[in-house]
Amino acid sequence: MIIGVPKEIKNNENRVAITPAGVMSFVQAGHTVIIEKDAGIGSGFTNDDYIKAGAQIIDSAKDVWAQADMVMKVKEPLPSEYDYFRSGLVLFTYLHLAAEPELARALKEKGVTAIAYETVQIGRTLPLLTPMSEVAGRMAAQIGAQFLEKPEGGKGILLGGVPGVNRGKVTIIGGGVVGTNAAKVAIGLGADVTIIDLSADRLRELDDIFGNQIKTLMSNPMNIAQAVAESDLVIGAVLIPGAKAPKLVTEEMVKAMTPGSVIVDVAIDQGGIVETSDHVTTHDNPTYVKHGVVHYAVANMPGAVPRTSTIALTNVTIPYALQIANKGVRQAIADNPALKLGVNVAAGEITYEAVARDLGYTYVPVDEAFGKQLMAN
Ligand SMILES: NC(=O)C1=CN([C@@H]2O[C@H](COP(=O)(O)OP(=O)(O)OC[C@H]3O[C@@H](n4cnc5c(N)ncnc54)[C@H](O)[C@@H]3O)[C@@H](O)[C@H]2O)C=CC1
Ligand SMILES: CC(=O)C(=O)O
Repeated sequence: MIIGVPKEIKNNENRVAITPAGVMSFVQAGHTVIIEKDAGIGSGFTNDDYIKAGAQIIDSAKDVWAQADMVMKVKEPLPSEYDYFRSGLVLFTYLHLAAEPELARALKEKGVTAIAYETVQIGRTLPLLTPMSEVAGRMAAQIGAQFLEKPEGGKGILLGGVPGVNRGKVTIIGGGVVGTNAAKVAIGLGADVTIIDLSADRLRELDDIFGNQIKTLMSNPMNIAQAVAESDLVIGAVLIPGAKAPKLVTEEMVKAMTPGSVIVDVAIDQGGIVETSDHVTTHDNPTYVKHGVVHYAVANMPGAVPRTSTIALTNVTIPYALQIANKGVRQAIADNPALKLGVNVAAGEITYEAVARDLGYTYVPVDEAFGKQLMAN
């Protein structure tokens, strides 16, 4: 199989979908890897590094997309890339389709088999989302601390306080991977940390992990309203796999926060959990102020720490990509139920239930979608 890796084009997205080590794994298995020129530079990998590992460097993104059987990316394709879609192409990347209706339509209409990193699932875990959630969670607390500084637009408090002065209050909504990692850093900074989750079992686990370094609260509108109003920093970290994020923090709750407070809505890639997180921001211009509260809504946070993130991401994606390359996409998903759950679009149908529901399409299970296609041909 020919595996193509274009350069990422999202604002300040410096990650790349493959490292030289990944190239070597594909080449040793008999595959060809083509990489757009300079695709790895932002993560510290030169064209020469890739050539030594056995890849071919291609000058244009267009040619990479045209020649590849499978394109591996990090972020969802942007509209300028939709023209490269074609029937039979396998696309393996983050997609977040519930928040990207135009992309979903383009993939469906062009007959791409689109496998989303974020919905590959084993039991309760999302193995291809986890490392980036670890990165974004840790970043969320440090970014929140930065934007609480007065010159950055914040109210001018130090999260850890000092002797004789209160610590800053951090509320983390969603106690999964992002939430846990945000808590680790916020605790390290000395903040007063509360984690809110809908799962009583998860709250028990968090209590076992952190003991009395945190407070835990059940997720309901009253607890959220009270915690948000008292917080200096709110971190949005809820996920319902594949689905649009629920708006748990209303505009009224944001109005009740004191001016100069900060919201880091990490879940913005799925639409965000805060009513006033009404648009995605970029690393170039990461915040805006609404009702006196600083909002940070960057959908590719790990892109700012690309060396760490590229290695962490490819550590987990390459083994799945190798299965697709070695067996072909249909056999690979037949053999691996975790990978099968990653298929969001196939044979012109939306094959992930939550995406279909949120975007108003009929859900067609992937076997049925491929079956219909076989019968039609
Ligand atoms: N902005 C960015 O650059 C990045 C964003 N993310 C996003 O962060 C979000 C969180 O990801 P993970 O922590 O990996 O997910 P996760 O699945 O590990 O955790 C989600 C948590 O939300 C909880 N939850 C569900 N409904 C809830 C509710 N109504 N109230 C409170 N808690 C609720 C779940 O019980 C679970 O503990 C996802 O949208 C993910 O895509 C992840 C990495 C980078
Ligand atoms: C999870 C995701 O979308 C990211 O790491 O950018």
